[in-house]
Amino acid sequence: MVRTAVAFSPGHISGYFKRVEGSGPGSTGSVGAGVVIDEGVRSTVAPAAATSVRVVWRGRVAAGSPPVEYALDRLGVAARVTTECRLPIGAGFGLSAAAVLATLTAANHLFDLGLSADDVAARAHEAEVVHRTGLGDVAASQAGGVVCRMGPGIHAEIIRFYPEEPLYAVSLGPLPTASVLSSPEAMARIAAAYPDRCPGDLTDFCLLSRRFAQASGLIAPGVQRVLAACDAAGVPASMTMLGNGVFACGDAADRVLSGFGEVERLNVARRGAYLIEMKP
Ligand SMILES: Nc1ncnc2c1ncn2[C@@H]1O[C@H](COP(=O)(O)OP(=O)(O)OP(=O)(O)O)[C@@H](O)[C@H]1O
Ligand SMILES: CC(C)(CO)[C@@H](O)C(=O)[O-]
Repeated sequence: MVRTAVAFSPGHISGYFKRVEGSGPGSTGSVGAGVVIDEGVRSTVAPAAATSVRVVWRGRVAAGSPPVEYALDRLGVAARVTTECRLPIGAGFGLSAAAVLATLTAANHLFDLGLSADDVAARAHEAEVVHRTGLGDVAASQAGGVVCRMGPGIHAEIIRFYPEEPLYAVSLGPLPTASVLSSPEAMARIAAAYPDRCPGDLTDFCLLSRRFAQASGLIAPGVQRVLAACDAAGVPASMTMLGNGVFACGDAADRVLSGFGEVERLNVARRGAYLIEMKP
C-alpha cells in the first residue's frame, strides 16, 4: 500500500481588507477582517516521481493547481495530490489558501520534513502572494475564529473570537481573485473604503463588511440584487471577498438567501489546518 497523508484546512470568508505591500512575500499581504469557516479543503498526498494535483469538487475533477504545485516544488518534494472540497472554488471561500495549507500539512508528515505550523503557514502564504490567489487567507486559516488581522503575513497581530452563531452564504459564480488583485484602480478604491477598526461581534462584522463592499465599488449587479433583498428583510449581509457571492448573518438570513441559490450554513471554525491520518 502506498504511504499517504491526509489533512484538512478550513476556508475563510474575507469581509473587508486592504493590501499591504512589503519588501517580499513574507511581509506582503493584507489587513482586514473575515471568518474562518468549518468547511474547507481536504488534501490527500502520496509520494510520486513528479508532482500532479487533482482538484475534486462535488465529484467533478480538474487537473492542476499552480499555488499547490509551487509550494511543493519549493519544499523540494514531488507528490500525487488530490484536493477535495464541497464549497465552490473562486467564490470567495479562500479555498486556494486552504488547499495549500492542507497539502503542506500532509506533506510535512508524509516526508518527515519537521516543519513547525508556522513554517507551513509561511510557505503557504508565500505561494498565495506569488500567485495572487490571496493575501490574508492563510494568515486567517492558520487558526479558527472571526479574525481581525492588524498587519500583513502570518506573524501579524491577529484578534480572534469564536461566536456560536452560524453564517449563511450563497454563491452566484466565480470571480478570479488574481484579476482584482492585479488591478491598481481596484486596489486604490479598496484602500479608500477600508474601515479602520475590528468588528465587535458577527453582526458588526457583516455591517462593516457591507459598508466596505459598497464603497469599494466591487459589488457586481447580481450580488447587489441579493443584498437589496437582505436589506428589505433587515438581514445584515455583504459580498464574499473576492467572489461572486453573499454572506449574511441572523435568523432570517437562510430564508432570504434561499431565493437566490443553494444556501451554505457555515459555522465558525475552532481551529486551523490539521493532519487527519497517515496510511499505512
Ligand atoms: N480546492 C482547491 N484545490 C486546489 N487548488 C485550488 C483549490 N481552490 C483554488 N485553487 C487554486 O487557486 C487558484 C485560484 O483560485 P481562486 O483564488 O479563484 O479561488 P478561491 O481561493 O476559492 O477563491 P477566493 O480566493 O476568492 O476565496 C485556482 O486556479 C487553483 O489553482
Ligand atoms: C485578497 C482576499 C480578499 C482574497 O480572498 C483575501 O486574501 C484577503 O482578505 O486578504
